[in-house]
Amino acid sequence: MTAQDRDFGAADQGQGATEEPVAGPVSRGGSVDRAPTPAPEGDDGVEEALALVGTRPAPAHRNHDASAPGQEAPSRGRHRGTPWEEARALASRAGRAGVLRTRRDPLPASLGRVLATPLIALVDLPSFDTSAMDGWAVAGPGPWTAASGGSGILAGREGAKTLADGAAVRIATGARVPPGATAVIRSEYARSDRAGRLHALRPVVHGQDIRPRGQECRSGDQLLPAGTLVTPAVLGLAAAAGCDELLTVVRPRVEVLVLGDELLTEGLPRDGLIRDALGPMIGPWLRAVGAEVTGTRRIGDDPDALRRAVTASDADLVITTGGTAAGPVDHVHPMLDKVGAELLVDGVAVRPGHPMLLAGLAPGRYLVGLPGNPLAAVSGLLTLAEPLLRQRSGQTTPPPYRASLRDEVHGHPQDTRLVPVVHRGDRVVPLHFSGPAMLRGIAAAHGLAVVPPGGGRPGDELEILDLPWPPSSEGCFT
Ligand SMILES: Nc1nc2c(c(=O)[nH]1)N[C@H]1C(S)=C(S)[C@@H](COP(=O)(O)OP(=O)(O)OC[C@H]3O[C@@H](n4cnc5c(N)ncnc54)[C@H](O)[C@@H]3O)O[C@H]1N2
Ligand code: MOO
Repeated sequence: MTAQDRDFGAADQGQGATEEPVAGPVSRGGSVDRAPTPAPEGDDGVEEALALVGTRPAPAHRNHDASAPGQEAPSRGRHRGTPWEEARALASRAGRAGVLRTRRDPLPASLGRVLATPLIALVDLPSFDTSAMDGWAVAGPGPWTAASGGSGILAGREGAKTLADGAAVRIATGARVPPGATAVIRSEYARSDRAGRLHALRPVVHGQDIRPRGQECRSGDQLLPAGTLVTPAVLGLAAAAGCDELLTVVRPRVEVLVLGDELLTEGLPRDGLIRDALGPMIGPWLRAVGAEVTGTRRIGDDPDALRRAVTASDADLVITTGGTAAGPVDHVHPMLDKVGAELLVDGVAVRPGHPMLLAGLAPGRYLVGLPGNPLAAVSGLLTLAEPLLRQRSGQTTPPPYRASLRDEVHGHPQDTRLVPVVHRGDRVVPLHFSGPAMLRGIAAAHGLAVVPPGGGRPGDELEILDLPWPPSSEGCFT
């Protein structure tokens, strides 16, 4: 098994969830300087987000100004961040940079990776004219003289002799149809008379119940394009088509660094400490989008430990959680500055998650900074990490799809919003509990609706970001 470098161009929501729309009128337009209306958290976070408008960190597409921990760079607070679509496109482009590693493995080991080259049939399928039923192979019009005795032609046996016109021979499903045979008659539609002659009980059509050689494909046909995810069905098709091994793209290696001194890894939240919700979530989520997660490490709010972890990492992508804003212990920007990283995206015009960032660490190596608020981290994962990893793991990008809103949903005045939704019939329903610090909505969701500035009204068609697992995915993670 060698790794080689290669150039390679509405189901159940769960208990307690609510599918009521976000309450309140659709906000369209409006000034960013407007004083926010206080709202209970758990409404939808728009008010919370509005309060933060105009406090953006440093501009996108520029190296971040050096600043000591706790000090804001002079440019922070004015820039609105990279538009959401542009941020995704940038992340996607970053994922396309460089060379993809590929490996050739036996079929079972290829499951879950992505085809590096098209799947080509090595044989015709079927590779011989095959009986589709248990019954009789017959030649020409009946009645036929039936060969007596024996079990006839069985699957997997040597080819039978040519069938003379007017003759019939027993044949099993999957057996090779003898030369000269013009049809197969199912056993239940045939009757033998005392003289040993076979009669059809229904009209016989030429070629009936024979699967002709090459019906599914010819040797050399492309069965699937490069970029296809190797599912159990792909393994089956590859085997049927004669393949023993597949060339797939090596999963990009990702290391997750969870920041924050306030995080507990077990037990009940207490004394201002909270449970780490991102450590258990980000790694499996990244695996589901095609990454190999080399580890999830908790490194507190120690700037030196953060710098050491980032410089020592050999991952294709380092993901940090928390510490992206400009608080006293938000060390991500200063660390990136110290290690000479290039900020490609520094804040995105999306809610939640606007402080998310993408930086280049070295050619082909990147860091995605996810904000600490859990739903904001999901937003960063879908906006920056997923498009990058999709490219880096050789996956084709599915065309965006849109669905019609059942209920009204708030918009942000200027920014895109990502709102957890469930499918109900041919519509999507925005979920409650979609504040930046909440996971209750997304845990019950089927996807996220991309809500343009100004919001959406019933019947509006919105782009939907799917979650990387089916709505009912029991057993999918084990
Ligand atoms: N003055 C400003 N303050 C903040 C702004 C701003 O623009 N100006 N943005 C806010 C937004 S929006 C977000 S999102 C957060 C992003 O903050 P950080 O990325 O620096 O994250 P932290 O401050 O470390 O944490 C934020 C929040 O999330 C909790 N957290 C962190 N990690 C985890 C975890 N693993 N599991 C569960 N919860 C976690 C943390 O305790 C905080 O409550 O900044 C706002 N502030
Ligand atoms: O409002 Mo912050 O971007 O997401 O949590």
